[in-house]
Amino acid sequence: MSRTAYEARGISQVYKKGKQRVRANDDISLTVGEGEILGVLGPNGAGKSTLIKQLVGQLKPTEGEVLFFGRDVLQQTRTVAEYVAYFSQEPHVLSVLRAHEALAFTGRLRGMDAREASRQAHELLARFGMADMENKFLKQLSGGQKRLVGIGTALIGNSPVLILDEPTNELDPKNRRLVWQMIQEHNRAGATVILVTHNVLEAEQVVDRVAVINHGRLLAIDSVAKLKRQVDQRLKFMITVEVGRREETETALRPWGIVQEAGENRLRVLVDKRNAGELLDFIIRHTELPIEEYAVTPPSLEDVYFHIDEASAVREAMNA
Ligand SMILES: Nc1ncnc2c1ncn2[C@@H]1O[C@H](COP(=O)(O)OP(=O)(O)OP(=O)(O)O)[C@@H](O)[C@H]1O
Repeated sequence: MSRTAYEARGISQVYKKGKQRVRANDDISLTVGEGEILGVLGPNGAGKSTLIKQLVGQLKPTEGEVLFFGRDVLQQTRTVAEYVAYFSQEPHVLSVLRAHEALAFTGRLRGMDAREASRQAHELLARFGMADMENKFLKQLSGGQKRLVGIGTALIGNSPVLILDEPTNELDPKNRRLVWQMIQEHNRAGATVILVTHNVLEAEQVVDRVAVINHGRLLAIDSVAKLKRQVDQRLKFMITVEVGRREETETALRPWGIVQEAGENRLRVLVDKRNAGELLDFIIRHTELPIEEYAVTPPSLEDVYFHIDEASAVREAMNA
């Protein structure tokens, strides 16, 4: 059986903004097994980065504790620095360096000898298609290129634990695929990975388990397959409507199930499989509805995430 890499025990975080208090995390408990890839999902402001900062020991939880291989993370900052490679959302601290220098320097900080650090830095930049940018200062690179170098700083030296806060943001589809692939390679080599992402559809292919967070609370944590079972009695209708006529369509479809906005002129409807035929019939018969396109598919992890979030919002409203 694998060891527990991380254990969060009832952690909460209250930020003080002048007289205001923001409860960013609220009584989160979870474990992450050694060698697993855990995805952390949730909307903006849900508390994901706060959790990550607690895991790397950058933030002391207001309540609760975080254990890293059984010991309080805050009591072993040197061990954590040695074993955990962290890619944060904050701007690059190494921006005064050139791309190759930034990577090699990070490798040296991780205890690599100069030759090996330099070799891996060349290799990573070549893999990112940035071999000709090795001597460019980070501040001269595009947003996506800077992010790739940032991901390189997390990957160099093959740390046993990778913690990545939105690693694929700002990347084009080809680079996103490359980064997911590299994360998987590190995991296959034994690394434990915790990553925050908004790319739910892509994450689904890579993560072992998913933690869904909103309003600072852990709403669910389970394998993708088990979470999907929560919605496997449903089908998803993705509906594109004429621009400006989303709201009236939303009202017409509401009796059929959970209707959510999925873009300016798109709606997502999760419908019980038993009622899907009737809904299809309704759409076909009501030609006055401003529906331009529709597609029916099984729900994805993204839909599970919306479903969990919706269910918790309903529970909260009932308890209010
Ligand atoms: N240093 C801080 N001081 C005060 N409030 C903060 C601070 N950092 C975060 N918050 C607040 O705590 C809550 C959670 O923020 P957090 O950055 O953890 O969310 P997130 O899920 O990572 O969001 P995003 O997806 O937008 O990055 C938000 O309401 C945010 O405004």
